[in-house]
Amino acid sequence: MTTILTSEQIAHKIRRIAYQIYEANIHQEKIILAGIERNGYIFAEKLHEELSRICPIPVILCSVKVNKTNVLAPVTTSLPVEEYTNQSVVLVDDVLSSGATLIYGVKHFLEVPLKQLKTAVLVNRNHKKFPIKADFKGLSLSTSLQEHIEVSFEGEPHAYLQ
Ligand SMILES: O=P(O)(O)OC[C@H]1O[C@H](OP(=O)(O)OP(=O)(O)O)[C@H](O)[C@@H]1O
Repeated sequence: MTTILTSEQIAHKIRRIAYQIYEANIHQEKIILAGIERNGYIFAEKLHEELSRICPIPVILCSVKVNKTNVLAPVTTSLPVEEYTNQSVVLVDDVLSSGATLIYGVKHFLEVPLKQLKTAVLVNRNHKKFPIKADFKGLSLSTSLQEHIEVSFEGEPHAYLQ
C-alpha cells in the first residue's frame, strides 16, 4: 500500500479546487455542489466547508446516487430537480477511473437546462473508457489497471494505491 496523498496534501488540494470553483462561478448567483455517494459526497462536503470561508456566493450541497454496478439504473439526487434547473452545478467525485460513474452522473444533470456544469475529482486516473474529463482535479496519476486507488476521509484523510 502506497500513500499518494497525505491529509495535509488533501487539505491543500481541497483549498485549491475550492478557489478554482469560486473563480469559475464568480458571476453566478448560486452554486450547486453535487457529490456522488459515498466518497464524492464527503469530498463535496469538504469543498463546501472551504467555499463557505472564501466565497460570498451561496453554495448548496446535493448528494447524488449513481448505481456503480448498474450505471443505467436511475440516478437520484437529494435536491428536487427544480432546485438545480437553470443553475450552475459542479459534479464532484473522489476518483475518476473509467469515467463511467462521472459520465452517467453528468447525463442525469443534462436532462434539465443548466447555466453551467463542471466536474471536480480528487484523483484523476488514466484508464478512461468514456469521453469525460474533470475540469478541476487534485492529483493526476498514471496507474496500471490492476492497481486500486482508495480515498479515506475517516480520521486522518488520505489516498492510497494498492
Ligand atoms: O470512473 P469509474 O471507473 O466509474 O470509477 C470511479 C468510481 O469508483 C470509486 O467508487 P467504488 O467503485 O470504489 O465504489 P464506492 O462508492 O463503494 O467507493 C470512486 O468512488 C468513483 O465513484
